[in-house]
Order: sequence, then structure tokens, then C-alpha cells
Amino acid sequence: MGEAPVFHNNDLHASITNGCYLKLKESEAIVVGNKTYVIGGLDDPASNGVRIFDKSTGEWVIPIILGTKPNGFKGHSMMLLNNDRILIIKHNSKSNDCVWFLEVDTRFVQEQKKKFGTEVVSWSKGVIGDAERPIVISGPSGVGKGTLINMLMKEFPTMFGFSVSHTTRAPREKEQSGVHYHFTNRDIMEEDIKAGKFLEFASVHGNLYGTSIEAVEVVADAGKRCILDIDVQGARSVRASSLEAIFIFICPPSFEELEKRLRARGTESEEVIQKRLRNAKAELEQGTSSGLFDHILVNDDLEACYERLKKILGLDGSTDATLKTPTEVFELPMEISLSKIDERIIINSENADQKVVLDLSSMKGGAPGRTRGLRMYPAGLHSDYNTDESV
Ligand SMILES: Nc1nc2c(ncn2[C@@H]2O[C@H](COP(=O)(O)OP(=O)(O)O)[C@@H](O)[C@H]2O)c(=O)[nH]1
Ligand SMILES: Nc1ncnc2c1ncn2[C@@H]1O[C@H](COP(=O)(O)OP(=O)(O)O)[C@@H](O)[C@H]1O
Repeated sequence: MGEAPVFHNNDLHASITNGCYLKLKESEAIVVGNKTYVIGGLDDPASNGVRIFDKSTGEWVIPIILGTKPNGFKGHSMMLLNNDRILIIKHNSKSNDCVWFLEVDTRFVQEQKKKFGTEVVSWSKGVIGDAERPIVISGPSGVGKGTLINMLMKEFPTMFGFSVSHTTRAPREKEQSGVHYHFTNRDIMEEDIKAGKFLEFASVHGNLYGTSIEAVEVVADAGKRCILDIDVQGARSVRASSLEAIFIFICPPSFEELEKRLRARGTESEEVIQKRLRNAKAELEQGTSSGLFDHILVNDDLEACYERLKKILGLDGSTDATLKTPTEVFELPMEISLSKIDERIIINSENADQKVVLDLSSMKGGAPGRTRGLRMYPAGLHSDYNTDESV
């Protein structure tokens, strides 16, 4: 990998080699096989920021760009990783918003290229540290899922965050949009599903419900563990996705008790209650016999069930799960260059004291969503960072 002299875009057909990094006037380019990815104008709302020059056809292509685009650029440095993604480090930025990946040939992007029949790239934000395994809670309507989740969120407000689903059902009296659900209509939701914005979706009791990728990611970004209240079909989709969750199914002590709770809640009409009770039979059968769930909890006595739930989540007092090491945020300098040693990227600045190490060895996830498991620390500077790393 080397830096070429200033280039004019039309000269890109020149014989440049894989991984070659070109600094252009208002953009930067990187070569991946036969294609040159030109990335620039990211702060310009009129520009989509990415163009591809295909050496084999001699043509420019504007790709479909998925994921959340970074903003607030004051310059960036790039490096090709693994021939499938471009690492982009924003200059003069904070360590919690400086690492971005433009995926150009990862498995996800390859699938999207097939689906759309055109060039596709996808942004993924790099996140320092890991998110804890999300928790999927399923069970028939009225069994007490919402009640148990509320108890968890109330007792451990800094630890858990709720994945706010989208739904086409009408809001109940005390439900707020953006808190309990994102209430939407079918046309908009179907468009968003087509655009790949949903981790999973299902038709439940005659309405469409779904978890957007963003709903799960914002919870993890806040450093919280995500709780998903979704039906059995949704749980099956999440099981098949890359989200490594814990799956818990909640059962009523009896069908009669379920009916009693659903009526006592007083939120549904008689017709809707009947529909939910009919569906409950199949849900209970699938939930308890499919092997899909890691844990099955009977919600008989509420307090006892809550204690069992906490035990599953390691919150029964045996460890102080509320203690978390905060991730320190620091500034990256204005002028930087990148070098690579094995799985570590060294972010060099004019000032040698400001060398920073980005460790990619535990990197996981990626588009659509975030790339997590990154470690970042100033190289050999402070004793409270990992100072074994000498660069
Ligand atoms: N697949 C899927 N199911 C969901 C989602 N959000 C909620 N559900 C499920 O939809 C069903 C109906 O939810 P809701 O109308 O709020 O009624 P409730 O279960 O009686 O509170 C429940 O089984 C929820 O777990 C979602 O995003 N995806
Ligand atoms: N263990 C329990 N015993 C008695 N009532 C319960 C219990 N758990 C929940 N409830 C009540 O049952 C109703 C349905 O609970 P809810 O949490 O709304 O269920 P879900 O979210 O699964 O539809 C609520 O009125 C709630 O107060």
C-alpha cells in the first residue's frame, strides 16, 4: 500500500494496484481489485459521497449506499482491510465517533448486490467495546411480558434498554409513539422492510410488527443491554440472524389464567381478545416445543417469576452486574496517517505522543448496523490504558 501523487479523477484508469490509496483534490480513493472507490463530499447533502470507477468496463458507477452515513468530516484517512471493507478514520474527532467502515465486498454487501442487481456499499459505524447479548422475550398476549420487562427496566435503568418496535396496530390509550412502539402505517413499513431496515418482522394478530436494525443498535450504542419483546416468528428470525441473543419464553400457569389477565388488562375489545386467545394456543405450542428458546418461565406468581428471570440474567446478587467500566473518550488529532501491524492499526500523528492503537482482533458484527468489539487506546502513554502495547 502506498500513497500516490495528487490525481485527477480521469486518470484513474492508470495502472494502480490493489489497496492503493489516492489523495484527490476533494476526495480520496482506494483501489479494491478492478474497482476504485472514491469517497468524498460526505458533508455535502447533495452528494451521496461514494463513486466507483470500474477498470474492467471503464465506467463510473454510483452505488446504492446502505447504512448510516457518517457526518461532521474535517478530513479522513483510509485503509483497505481484508479486501472487503475500507476503514475510515475521521480526523480531529472523538474516539467514540472516529472509526467507520465502508463495506464493499463483505458477505452482507455481496447478498445486497445480488438482491439489487447493481453495485452496493454499506456504512457501518465502528464502536469501541462490546455490547452484552440482547434478550428476546416471547409469549402469548397477556402473559406478563411487558410487566416483567418494566420491572427489569425500573430496577436496572442504566443496564437495560428496550427495543422499540414498529407496528401497524393502533396505539392503546396510554401508549406513546417512540416509547412503547413506533406507530406507523403498512405502506411505509413495507417500504422500509424492502429497503432492508428491519432485523425481523412478522404479521401478528392481523397487524405488522417489526424490529428495525436501528432500534437494537441505539440501545447498544447507549452502552445498554437490549430487550426485545417479539413473537415466536420474530424470535425464529432473530435466531437465524447474526444477533447472538438469549431467548426466553414466558408461559401462563393455565389457559384460564391467561384469559383472565387479558380481560383484566382491559385494553382490547372482546373480538380482539378472542383472536389473541385463539393465537395463544399455537404460540404456546411452538414456544414450548420448538427448542427455539433457551429458557421457559411460567409466570404464576409475579415476584417469583421475576426472581427467576433475574437469575437467568445473572442479576440475582451473586455478581454486581450493575458495575460497569466506562469507556474513556478522547480526541484524535487533526493530521494523522495509518499503519498496520497484524490486527492493530496504528494512528500516527505529527506529535509522536499522540499515537493511538486501534485493535481489530475482536472485531464483530458489521453492516447492517455497527462493527463492535473494537479496542482503542493511546499507545504506551497512560498507565490506566493497556500499556503492554508498545508500538
Ligand atoms: N415479530 C415481532 N413481534 C413483535 C414485535 N413487537 C411486538 N411483537 C409481538 O406482537 C404481539 C402483540 O403485541 P401487542 O399488540 O403489544 O400486545 P401484547 O402482547 O398483548 O402486549 C406480542 O406477541 C409481541 O411480542 C416485533 O417487533 N416483532
Ligand atoms: N404473574 C401475574 N399474576 C397476575 N397478573 C399478572 C401477572 N403478570 C402480569 N399480570 C397482569 O396481566 C396483564 C397482562 O400483562 P402484560 O404485561 O400486559 O402482558 P403481555 O405484555 O405479555 O401482553 C396485566 O394487567 C398485568 O398486570
